[in-house]
Amino acid sequence: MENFISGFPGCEFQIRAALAEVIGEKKSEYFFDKFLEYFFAEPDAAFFKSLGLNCIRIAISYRHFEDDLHPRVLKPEGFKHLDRAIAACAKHGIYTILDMHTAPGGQNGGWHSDHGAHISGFWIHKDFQDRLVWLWREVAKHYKDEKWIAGYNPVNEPADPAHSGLVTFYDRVHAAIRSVDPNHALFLDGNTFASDFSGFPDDAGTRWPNAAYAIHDYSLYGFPSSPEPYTRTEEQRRRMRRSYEKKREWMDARGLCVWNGEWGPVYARREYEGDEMDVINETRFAVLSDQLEMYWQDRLSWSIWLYKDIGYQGMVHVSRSTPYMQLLREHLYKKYRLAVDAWGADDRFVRDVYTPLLELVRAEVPDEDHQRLYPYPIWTLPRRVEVLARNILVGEFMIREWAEHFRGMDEAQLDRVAQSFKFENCVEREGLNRVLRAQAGQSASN
Ligand SMILES: O[C@@H]1[C@@H](O)[C@H](O[C@@H]2CO[C@@H](O[C@@H]3CO[C@@H](O)[C@H](O)[C@H]3O)[C@H](O)[C@H]2O)OC[C@H]1O
Repeated sequence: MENFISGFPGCEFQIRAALAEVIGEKKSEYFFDKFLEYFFAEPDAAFFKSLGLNCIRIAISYRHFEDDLHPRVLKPEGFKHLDRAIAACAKHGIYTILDMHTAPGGQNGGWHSDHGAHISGFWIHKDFQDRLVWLWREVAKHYKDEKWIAGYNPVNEPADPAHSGLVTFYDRVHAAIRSVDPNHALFLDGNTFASDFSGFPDDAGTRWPNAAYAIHDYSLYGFPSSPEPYTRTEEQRRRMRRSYEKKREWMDARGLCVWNGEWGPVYARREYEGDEMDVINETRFAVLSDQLEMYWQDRLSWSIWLYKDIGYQGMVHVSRSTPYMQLLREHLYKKYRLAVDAWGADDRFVRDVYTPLLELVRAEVPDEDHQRLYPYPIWTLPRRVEVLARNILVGEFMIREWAEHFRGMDEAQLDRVAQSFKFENCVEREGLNRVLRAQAGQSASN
């Protein structure tokens, strides 16, 4: 679960703790269990397949399987929802790729690795790495004979400042998985948010056989921070292609298999952007379509980010009229206004608050080299300030407020709220699905 996907501020572990504080451990567990049950069920798989798509990447968290206070003790219910989702997909002829989206200690400094900080502990503490290697062996043991799993994506968007730690981790996780499962493919993300393979070994092809290399190809034209509106000029298309080609260069030079594990624009919302919404979104669909065209020319397989959310990026989103969206309407607007979700945030209402902070750093640390802290250039100075000051700090102060909305609810009420995420209570993002469907049709007829 992520803040902009599910509507809470901060990270998943923080909202789980906050809800438990407000309504008690048992009811909180009940709510999140129901949430996961409704978030992806058979009607979702049927819809996904109806678009002509045949593979879905499922983001999982190490926290589903083990507890930081009881490391290396497999939770009895750990595989419950994953088994169910894989079975639903299999029934509809959809392959799954298991993506470890959060690693103990955090494999990058983003909110999505669910550790609440901007420094990644995973690369600093060997024990965190040992735990993930252990966990992957357990996961691979569990799924070794599951033919509807296309493969394992051992870690989402690693950001290892030294680069060599990632290679060592891939050596170890490869050996651990292969010791129990010789068959499933591995999908290995590049370093620094799946963008940089320069630290990978030249013998990768033989060292990690049966592997694909994953890039994440977000085009800057698909986001509110785009330097200019995307009007499909030759120059814009050239930049879009160049940015994508740069990410896959290393694999192309070695004849290795590339997979685009994440990509896709974000969308404007009527309740926030008003009448500008349609124009903005048509532009975003154009970005989407041009990216797909590029991938099609190269016969590149991809997995779009993302399938379901509360209305920012998903192929389907929870309807505004559901109990969850009604309950949190004001809170969600406040999150938007304060730009506390780092992903694709529009900071227009709070820019003046953070500008002095940026200016202070620029004035007091004038050496630009000293401002370029890893993961530069993905995290520039402004990006770092956004992540730390807005997403982590202000976001943290809003967590309790999110949880308070549930105070006094009994299980029946919690279930009703969680049901908002059922496919039946979601709305399709038609423009997006139209483009995907057309592309899937093209692939099928070739
Ligand atoms: O969970 C996902 C998460 O995986 C995703 O992470 C972001 C991916 O993009 C990163 O920046 C891009 C790096 O490549 C450049 O070419 C693009 O222009 C950048 O946008 C970003 O730092 C990651 O946090 O984000 C969405 C989450 O839901």
